[in-house]
Amino acid sequence: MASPQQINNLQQHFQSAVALSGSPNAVSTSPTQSYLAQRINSMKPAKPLKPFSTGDIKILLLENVNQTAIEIFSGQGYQVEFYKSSLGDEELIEKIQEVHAIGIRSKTKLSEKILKHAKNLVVIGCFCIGTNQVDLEFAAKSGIAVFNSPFSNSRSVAELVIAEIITLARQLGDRSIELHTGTWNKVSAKCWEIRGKTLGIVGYGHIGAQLSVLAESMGMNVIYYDVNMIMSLGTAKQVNTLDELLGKADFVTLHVPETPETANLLSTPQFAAMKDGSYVINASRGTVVDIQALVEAMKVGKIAGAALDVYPNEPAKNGAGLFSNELNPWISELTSLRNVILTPHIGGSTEEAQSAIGIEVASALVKYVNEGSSSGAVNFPEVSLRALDLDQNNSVRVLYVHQNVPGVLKTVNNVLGNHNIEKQFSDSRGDIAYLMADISQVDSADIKSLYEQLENTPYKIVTRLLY
Ligand SMILES: NC(=O)c1ccc[n+]([C@@H]2O[C@H](COP(=O)([O-])OP(=O)(O)OC[C@H]3O[C@@H](n4cnc5c(N)ncnc54)[C@H](O)[C@@H]3O)[C@@H](O)[C@H]2O)c1
Ligand SMILES: O=C(O)[C@H](O)COP(=O)(O)O
Repeated sequence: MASPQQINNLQQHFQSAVALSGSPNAVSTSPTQSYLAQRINSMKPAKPLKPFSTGDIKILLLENVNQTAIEIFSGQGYQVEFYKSSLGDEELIEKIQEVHAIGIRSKTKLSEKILKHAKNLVVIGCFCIGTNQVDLEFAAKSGIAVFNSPFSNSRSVAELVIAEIITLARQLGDRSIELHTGTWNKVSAKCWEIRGKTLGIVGYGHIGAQLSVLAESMGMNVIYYDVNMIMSLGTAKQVNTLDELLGKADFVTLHVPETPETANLLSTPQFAAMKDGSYVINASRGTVVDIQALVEAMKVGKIAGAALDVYPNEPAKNGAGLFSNELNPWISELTSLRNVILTPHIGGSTEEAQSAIGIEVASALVKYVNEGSSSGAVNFPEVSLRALDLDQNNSVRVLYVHQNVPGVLKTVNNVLGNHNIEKQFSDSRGDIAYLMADISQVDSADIKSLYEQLENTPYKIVTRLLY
């Protein structure tokens, strides 16, 4: 049976979880008796920085996010709703209104149109590298932190590209299709070793650099183009312009993010600048290559082969007939060409990558929800303080996201100054700023008023109290 102190703690925990919703009215909501009884029966001793009832946290996981993540969230007691595919806009809007956290991969578009319905959302986890599918600025302005996994699938992508370089050079795709359909076609014409050939890497970041090392170990010469000056690995050489790379490379492979600058980075003029009989590989984003222009360059024999893993309009789930002509008008011409490898966005789809991403992103989300730490966030100032023992000295951790304008900290510290401020840290990024403060000597009766005072400060975006 729970002691009165435990019941008191539980009520505080419940309020704190409600305070997470960001709604000032919600703080005064009292828990139902049945809810209390249920929670008390399952209550475990409070751990530091597990201040609210984690059982109240709802997380929506889409796109078959790895089991490792589900285990981490379930281990925290969060309510996990899991889907293998992404959701249509209508269903997504309905579900996102409820949840405190959402986990997605590259398909789910979290645009302003969707995010403006996310009234309780505090954090988004992209269980992948790319974050172009999320309106990062709108999320930040709404006080929603976004995390990703910056490199857990880099090796998987680099290995896929190595496989594709050899597959294209030896026309393996065509030979395999021929034999599957009963034709023995033993040829050596226009089949090459990759030793001594030049690989041109566009975008020398995590994936590009990893690929550089692998390609060089197989005897390729590596050149790369990047908008930034980047230290080369091995004997790879950075070139000054994309055109220079295109004129020298036998294989051109793209590893840049989706940005306005990378849209159609390879189009008609760039294919014309490439060596005759060279090859193109795109495992970055579908918008980076003008596929119709690629088709034309292949039809005239300028480009001898291509491997595409990503497309401008990708289906939201697995199945036949989803990769339609309507969305991808070049598809029938592309599939009729020889030496074209088409894969369904599987660059990062290995057991190793997915389980590592699951652990990495889920851990970041838990740290943000439970402790407020935004280390590693892609759209937020990175703020973190060492763990706080909430059971000591009536401590409260204040998490306060606000517009980055002069005078806010003065106002906030006027409120916090009524208590003992043990430590605080604040940082800004663009238009938003994030303050974390640990205060002690806070009477539990004062917590509601503390929350309301912070909520009523001008320029506030989101207030959370952990206690
Ligand atoms: N196919 C897949 O499954 C898969 C898996 C992982 C990542 N990706 C895609 O690959 C991209 C690259 O991943 P990464 O981890 O190497 O990213 P990264 O951020 O480590 O590296 C990207 C590099 O591109 C450079 N760059 C940016 N704009 C450029 C431009 N206009 N021209 C030349 N260089 C430019 C950057 O300076 C950076 O060095 C991701 O953004 C993601 O979209 C796809
Ligand atoms: O951005 C990424 O990491 C890749 O594009 C992989 O995306 P996925 O997790 O949706 O396969």
